[in-house]
Amino acid sequence: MIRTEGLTKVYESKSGRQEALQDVSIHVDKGDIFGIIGMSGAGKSTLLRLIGMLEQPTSGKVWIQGQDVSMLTQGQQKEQRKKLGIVFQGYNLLMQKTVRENVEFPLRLSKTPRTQRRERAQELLKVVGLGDREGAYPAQLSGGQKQRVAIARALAPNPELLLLDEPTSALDSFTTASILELLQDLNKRMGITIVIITHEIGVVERVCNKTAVLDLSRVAEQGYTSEVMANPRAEATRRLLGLGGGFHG
Ligand SMILES: Nc1ncnc2c1ncn2[C@@H]1O[C@H](COP(=O)(O)OP(=O)(O)OP(=O)(O)O)[C@@H](O)[C@H]1O
Repeated sequence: MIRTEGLTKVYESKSGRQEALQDVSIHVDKGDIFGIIGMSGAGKSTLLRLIGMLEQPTSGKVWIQGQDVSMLTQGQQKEQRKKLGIVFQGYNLLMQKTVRENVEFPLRLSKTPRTQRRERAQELLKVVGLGDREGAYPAQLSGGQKQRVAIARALAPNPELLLLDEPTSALDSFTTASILELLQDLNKRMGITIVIITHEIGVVERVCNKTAVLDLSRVAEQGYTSEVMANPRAEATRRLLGLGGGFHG
């Protein structure tokens, strides 16, 4: 479904050279809930942006459904991007629009007829448990409800792959559990492949069948979550699990 090979991203600026990602190779299969976990600054969001074709790598490759995306023109990348639903940190909702209008938004952009997009938005709001809040504005919602709207909006174009950047970092433990349940349900019922970026070990332990641990821009280890957690080989994983190992840097 997604494969990256030797993915490297270097940012050059006046203040110097920043290697955000170095030689990252991961493999996500169809149907996975794949966790990318690491401390702040490890390179998680950069990896998500490269997979989402929002930025180009300095070197290395990304394949989505067997397609090397670096070989695509900008227009083709745009088409390919429609197969991805991306949920950014901070929800990015349109505050002047209602919940339903927010979910309809990507369908407006793709010129879906009005009745159809309204029906799709209503159906998705039911799926995420907000069927009764379609007329509300984002400011009237809790953090967990905003996250549900952002997920419904990402699902509107019917993507096969959902990428989420820190979907629960701003939420309390009860709301986190309900969002994770929703993601599991979407994965099971709709067969959507999910990639979750997080710094919370509990999130990967709870829902991710596979995990890649990022540390200092590199993959420290990856594999089935149960195996990685039961037998952590990398110091970064041990640290995330609270098993000691100390800080570096
Ligand atoms: N546009 C950019 N220009 C320069 N440096 C950047 C840019 N984006 C990210 N970086 C740097 O690359 C490194 C990785 O950043 P990234 O945001 O991918 O980490 P992260 O693991 O997602 O962190 P966090 O959990 O804090 O969001 C950091 O050192 C960051 O400062």
